[in-house]
Amino acid sequence: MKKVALIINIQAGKQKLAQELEKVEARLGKVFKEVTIYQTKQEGDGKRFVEKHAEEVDLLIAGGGDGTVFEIINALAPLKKRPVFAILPGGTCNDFSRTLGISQKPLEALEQIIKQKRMSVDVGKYGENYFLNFWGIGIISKVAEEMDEANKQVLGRISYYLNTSKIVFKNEAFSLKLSSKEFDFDEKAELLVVGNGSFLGGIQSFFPNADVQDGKFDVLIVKEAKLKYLKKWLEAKIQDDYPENEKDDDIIYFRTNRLEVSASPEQNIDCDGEFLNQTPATVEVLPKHLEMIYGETE
Ligand SMILES: Nc1ncnc2c1ncn2[C@@H]1O[C@H](COP(=O)(O)OP(=O)(O)OP(=O)(O)O)[C@@H](O)[C@H]1O
Repeated sequence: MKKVALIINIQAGKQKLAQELEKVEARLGKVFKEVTIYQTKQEGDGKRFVEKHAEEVDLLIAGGGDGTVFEIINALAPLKKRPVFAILPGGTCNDFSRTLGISQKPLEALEQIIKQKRMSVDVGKYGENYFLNFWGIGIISKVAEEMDEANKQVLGRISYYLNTSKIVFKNEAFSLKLSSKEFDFDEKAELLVVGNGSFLGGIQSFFPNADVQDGKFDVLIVKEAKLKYLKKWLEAKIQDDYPENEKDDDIIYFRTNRLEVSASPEQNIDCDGEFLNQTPATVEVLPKHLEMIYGETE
């Protein structure tokens, strides 16, 4: 690979990448022939850079948190010619980088990126939006909606779960209609999570064994959110306890590559931690749509 572009949001995650920027720049300059470093100043900058320049480079690196990665993959996924993509983690959770075994220490992650181990990964799509980690309605969207920014900065990912526990006790069920090849549902529910990656909120929750190359989502419907499920999510046991085809009264787990979802009242959609719009929605897998750099685990 010759041409590399790094889009970096140095404000992400309490400026985690800012102090390493010089080292990152020097190291990339040593290894690759042509390196462009682009620092974003505000939301939308990353998207514009991708639309203008991504097709010209061999490797595109997103440096920042999940918000930055989300913006960049949403500009990257619709392109015809997509460069290899890598994440230099710089936020609080960095969920997909964790799924790919990328170190959370920026300079270690950079060395993994330089090694260029690649794999093709599935990407989630609904409407014109793309996601790597998850798509969800119900409790999951309320967690993000009610997340106190000050709390998030201080407590990081723990605040995500503190918030979840608050919400489990006051969540209201909604009517959920879901159809897929594998499973249909038409009842009250409190949570629907459609997962691609295995990390959510910085830990391996909901779907610890998710496979990002299988062309399928892991889907979880929780009819009634109880504290025991929160404990399971924290212990990342859901998938083990509820394998395919085994149905529990309150919790349903299955896998599919496409599902249609509607809800009453309409529900806010949380997609990789971002709010975009409301149900109804069709969510589908784009199998092995992005070639990404992963970190080898010992
Ligand atoms: N220089 C910048 N200053 C402020 N906001 C930026 C800048 N560059 C990009 N953004 C926008 O800031 C938003 C949040 O970025 P990001 O998620 O990467 O950081 P974070 O919120 O600190 O990380 P995390 O979500 O993991 O906590 C994104 O929507 C991104 O487009």
